[in-house]
Amino acid sequence: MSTPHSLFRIGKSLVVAIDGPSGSGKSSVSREAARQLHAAYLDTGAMYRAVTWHCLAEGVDLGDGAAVEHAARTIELGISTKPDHESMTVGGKDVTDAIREPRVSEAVSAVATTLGARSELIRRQRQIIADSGHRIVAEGRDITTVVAPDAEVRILLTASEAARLRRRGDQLGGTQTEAQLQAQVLGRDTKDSTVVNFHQAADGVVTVDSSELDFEQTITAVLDVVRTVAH
Ligand SMILES: Nc1ncnc2c1ncn2[C@@H]1O[C@H](COP(=O)(O)OP(=O)(O)O)[C@@H](O)[C@H]1O
Ligand SMILES: Nc1ccn([C@H]2C[C@H](O)[C@@H](COP(=O)(O)OP(=O)(O)O)O2)c(=O)n1
Repeated sequence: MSTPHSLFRIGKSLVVAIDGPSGSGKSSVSREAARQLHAAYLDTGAMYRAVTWHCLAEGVDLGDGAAVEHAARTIELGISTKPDHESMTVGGKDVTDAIREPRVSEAVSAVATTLGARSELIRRQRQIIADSGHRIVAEGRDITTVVAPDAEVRILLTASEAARLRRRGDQLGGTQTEAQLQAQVLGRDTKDSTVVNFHQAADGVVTVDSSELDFEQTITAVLDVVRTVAH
């Protein structure tokens, strides 16, 4: 029987693409939405971070586009798509926590702005979406526009600069100065914006502004869009 909630049925194909700037809530909101939708979850930013971690560990010059592209093409990346199990490996080494360190956050835009590395990661991301049986919530900066423009649901998750800085500061346990947070959140977005637009919604993409919403309200808003947009 078809019910208003039939989209939540396990196994039905449903790709939900979510983009937005740093600290808007993409990862945490997408992970919880995936749980509630019984879908896989893909954090594409973790893949850019993993390539960055590898380059820092191996002394690959992040200013050398060919070397960064070569790294992206050749490293073995293992990413969990289970919403309840966060895991990232590079060449079998567990880097789940290491890729979140500020030194990676500060360097990751060099990988994100290397077009050859992007095309390789986009290829891998499309494969992961296919491997999920097209039942996945995938989030990043270019999922609604480049990686999965044909997704059933496409959302731009935004929040004011003040909210994003406050959330990232709280998330990092108050360890970062205001200047460090500005560099990690706003400075990084400025650099990343040179290769991909995640500030304005493309045609057909629904904007959810979480500035005045708490976490639960944001989940509700996202799932309401899923119910409304997907058929
Ligand atoms: N609507 C919200 N209200 C308050 N805090 C939120 C909200 N959405 C996310 N957060 C918190 O903000 C922090 C940053 O969220 P995160 O999902 O890492 O953002 P992004 O992936 O966009 O960088 C996390 O600690 C998260 O729990
Ligand atoms: N689809 C994507 C995902 C992330 N990126 C880039 C942009 C970011 O600087 C880095 C890290 O992304 P991540 O989502 O982990 O960053 P935040 O948690 O939002 O701060 O990767 C991208 O260019 N395209």
